[in-house]
Amino acid sequence: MPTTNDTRVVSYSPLIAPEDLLAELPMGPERTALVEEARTEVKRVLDADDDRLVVIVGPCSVHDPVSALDYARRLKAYMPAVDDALCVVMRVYFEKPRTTLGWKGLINDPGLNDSFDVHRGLRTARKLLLDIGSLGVPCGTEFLDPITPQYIADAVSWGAIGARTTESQVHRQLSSGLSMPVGFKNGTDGDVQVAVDACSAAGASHTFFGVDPNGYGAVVNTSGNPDCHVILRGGRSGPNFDVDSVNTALEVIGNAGLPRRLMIDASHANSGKDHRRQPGVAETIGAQIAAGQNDIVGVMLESFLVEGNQKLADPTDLTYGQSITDKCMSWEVTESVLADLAESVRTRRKLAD
Ligand SMILES: O=C[C@H](O)[C@H](O)COP(=O)(O)O
Ligand SMILES: C=C(OP(=O)(O)O)C(=O)O
Repeated sequence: MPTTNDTRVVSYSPLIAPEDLLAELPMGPERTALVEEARTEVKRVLDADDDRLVVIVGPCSVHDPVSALDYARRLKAYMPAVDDALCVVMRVYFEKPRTTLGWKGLINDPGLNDSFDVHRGLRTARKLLLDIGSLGVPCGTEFLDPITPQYIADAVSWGAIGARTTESQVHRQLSSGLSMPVGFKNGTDGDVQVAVDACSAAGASHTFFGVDPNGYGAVVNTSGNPDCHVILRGGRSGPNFDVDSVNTALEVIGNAGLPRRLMIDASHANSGKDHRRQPGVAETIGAQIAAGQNDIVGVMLESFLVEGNQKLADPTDLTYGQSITDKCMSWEVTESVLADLAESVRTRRKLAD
């Protein structure tokens, strides 16, 4: 029989129910306490109840859980040196929004070879979040697919919506129901208004379609997420981490009736995707903080064990600890950037005393 339905769908295959994966890889009380505490700490910084700086730091993407866990161990060992000034959350990104085509992240293709074993991807991602949580390191991630959060969000302390999806109603609705603070990137063209609009939209309650913990299609009703903020990441119009851009963005945020606060991404269009420029960007942000700028509440850094990036060709022949997406700072450089940011916060604190 001719049909007008699914003419371009090649196949469907069943997907594990979220509650089954959660039962297979449970959070347990200690990791739950860590996530609750980290979410509260981030919220306190966003609300200016804590004068520290949230720092989201880690690889552009996770492609190998072993090297990501290795990175988490180094971060954990370093955290005591800065935790009086920085509220550190590791970037643990499993979903990559692509400009056109490319590897879409560990959940979509954990084999890095177009085999798209999404069940292995979901298991590996959740297991890694649990392993990093067991070290006592809070995790942050980008939410891209609207169904994925059901499988991992309970282990996530901070969430991001990327520049390519900030304007999407689907992602704003999703964020309205997420249990953690969420940052919205400005658009790829540099438009900050879309991120401000996203915070307003996500702050409201919504009714939309999703899946429930059993994996059934469901009508989802949310209460709204008041813990959203803008992330300045630069754009085609240029970088936006300088004093003027920050002040302009804060004005737009204030005009929308939102709390005057923002995070700055030292990577992406703010560094021209050149990891060697991230320390300079962080230094400029640090100078604003040290001069008393209280509305910068967070910084994002792309960092891995080995600097730069590598092409994904043969997945069995990759440099350990080096990004297969955007270029990252090395761990050694990251340590000094974190130390400098912490010093800027301490200076700001002294000014306020
Ligand atoms: O952070 C990662 C990338 O900047 C983003 O996913 C877009 O990547 P692409 O332009 O290489 O597709
Ligand atoms: C994709 C990312 O950034 P952006 O959305 O700013 O391009 C990212 O932070 O990984």
